[in-house]
Amino acid sequence: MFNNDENTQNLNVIVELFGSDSEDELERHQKAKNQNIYLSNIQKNISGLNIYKNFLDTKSLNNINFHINNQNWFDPVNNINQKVYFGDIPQFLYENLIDELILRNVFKNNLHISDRFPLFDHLISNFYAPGEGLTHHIDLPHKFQDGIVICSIKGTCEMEFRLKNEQEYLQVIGVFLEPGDVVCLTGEARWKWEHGIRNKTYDKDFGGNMIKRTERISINLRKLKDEGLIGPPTTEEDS
Ligand SMILES: O=C(O)CCC(=O)C(=O)O
Ligand SMILES: [Fe+2]
Repeated sequence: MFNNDENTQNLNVIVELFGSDSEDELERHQKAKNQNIYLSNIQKNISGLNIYKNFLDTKSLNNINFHINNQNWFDPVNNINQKVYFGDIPQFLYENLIDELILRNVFKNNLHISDRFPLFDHLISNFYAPGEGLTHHIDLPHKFQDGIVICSIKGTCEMEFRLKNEQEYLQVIGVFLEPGDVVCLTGEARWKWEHGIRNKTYDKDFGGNMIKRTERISINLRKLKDEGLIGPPTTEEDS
């Protein structure tokens, strides 16, 4: 039998070795708080931007990755790093992402978006090799309606949002994205702000840690304008 002092000492050793639940809890709580502050600052600055952290759970992410692999969407060795669908979007994406977007009504502040049917009829999925980025752009205004979703399926990156006038960039804001995060673009975030990903091998997360990039996959959902399929002639490649 230990006496009380010995008991306390032993407990302290165990806590030092393994950490206590309440410390973990405290750390998790603090991390979530920092993350919320980080996100609300960004969203305050970019009107129409809505970020849902960890929107998808591991099960949905695994399901989506499984189907993407199974259907061989990407073949980076042969430069096949994009998959596009017009009209019908694959069922597994309804089951693991789109139904949830509808259920949680991610466009609830925009009835003209949330009431439309189907919510999306255009899908681009991108594959990025580690370090690879995406040129800053505004999704083609003559082609796609308001209300765009970018969902990170695999890998992390910092997505940059830029607002510019004729001469200069007025604001540049980075958002660290992880698998399961959903970014909704409406209004100014969709029509006025560019988004893009720099070519780089590390990104800063919301806690200031440098995170090494691995392969990344994203799903991008949009709704074509009626005239979007014809549209004015453009020399730009559709992004
Ligand atoms: O891949 C991403 O995360 C964003 C892609 C994008 O912005 C686009 O395809 O228009
Ligand atoms: Fe885009």
